[in-house]
Amino acid sequence: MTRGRFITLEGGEGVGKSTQIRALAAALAARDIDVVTTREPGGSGGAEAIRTLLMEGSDDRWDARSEVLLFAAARADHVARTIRPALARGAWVLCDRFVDSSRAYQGGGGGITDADILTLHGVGSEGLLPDRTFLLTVSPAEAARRLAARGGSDRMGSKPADYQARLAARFVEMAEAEPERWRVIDADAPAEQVTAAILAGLAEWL
Ligand SMILES: Nc1ncnc2c1ncn2[C@@H]1O[C@H](COP(=O)(O)OP(=O)(O)OP(=O)(O)O)[C@@H](O)[C@H]1O
Ligand SMILES: Cc1cn([C@H]2C[C@H](O)[C@@H](COP(=O)(O)O)O2)c(=O)[nH]c1=O
Repeated sequence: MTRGRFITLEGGEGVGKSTQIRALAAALAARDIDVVTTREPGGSGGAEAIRTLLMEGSDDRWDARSEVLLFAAARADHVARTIRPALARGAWVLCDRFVDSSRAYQGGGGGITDADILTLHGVGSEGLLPDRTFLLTVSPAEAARRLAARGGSDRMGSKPADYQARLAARFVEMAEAEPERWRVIDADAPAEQVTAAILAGLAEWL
C-alpha cells in the first residue's frame, strides 16, 4: 500500500511552527507532492470542538489528568479522520504539534508519566508516530519578542515559568533519546533559512 510521510513540528509557543508549515507546504507542492497541513489540538471536526475546551479559560481550568485525556481524545479523532486517510492515499501530512506536545506539556510540565501518555496514545491512535519530527528552538529573548508581536500567550502559555522550563527540557530529552526521528532546528534564524534547514532534514525522501 502507498503510504505518505508524516512530518511534525514541535516546540514552545511562537517559535514559528505555523510559519514553517506554510512555507514547507508550498515547497513540497512545488515538487508535485500531495500535501495536507493540519494542527493539534484540532485538525478534524471533533478535535476542533475539543480544542475550544482546551484553549479557552484560565490556566487551571483542567487538571493534568483531565487535560491529557482531552488531548488524547482530540488526537484519536484527528488521526482517524484526517491523518490516516491522507497517509493512506500517499499524501505528506505536515502537522503543527502531535503526541510529543502531550509528552512535553502534560508530561514534562504536568507530571503525567511518559508511559501513561504513550498508553493513551496506543488506545486512542494505535500508537501512530511521525516519520520525522522537527524541534524548533529559539532563544528566550527571541521567543518573548515573537510572542509580544503576535499579542501574547494562550491558556497553556499562561502556565507558570517552572512548567514552561520543564516542558522545554522534555522536548530536548525526547530529541536526544530518538535521534533517528528528531531533528533540532535553530529557529532564531530568518524564516527562509529555517525552511531550508527543515527541507535538508527531509532530503532523503525528496
Ligand atoms: N524565523 C522567524 N523570524 C522572525 N519572526 C518569525 C520567524 N518565524 C515566525 N516569526 C513570527 O513569530 C510569530 C510566531 O510565529 P508562528 O505563529 O509561526 O509560531 P507558532 O510556533 O506557530 O506559534 P504557536 O504554536 O504558539 O501558535 C509570528 O508573528 C511570525 O510572523
Ligand atoms: C497538541 C498539544 C498542545 N498543547 C498545547 C501547546 C500550546 O500551548 C497549545 C496549542 O496552541 P498552538 O498555538 O495551536 O500551538 O496547546 C498541549 O499542552 N498538549 C498537546 O498535546
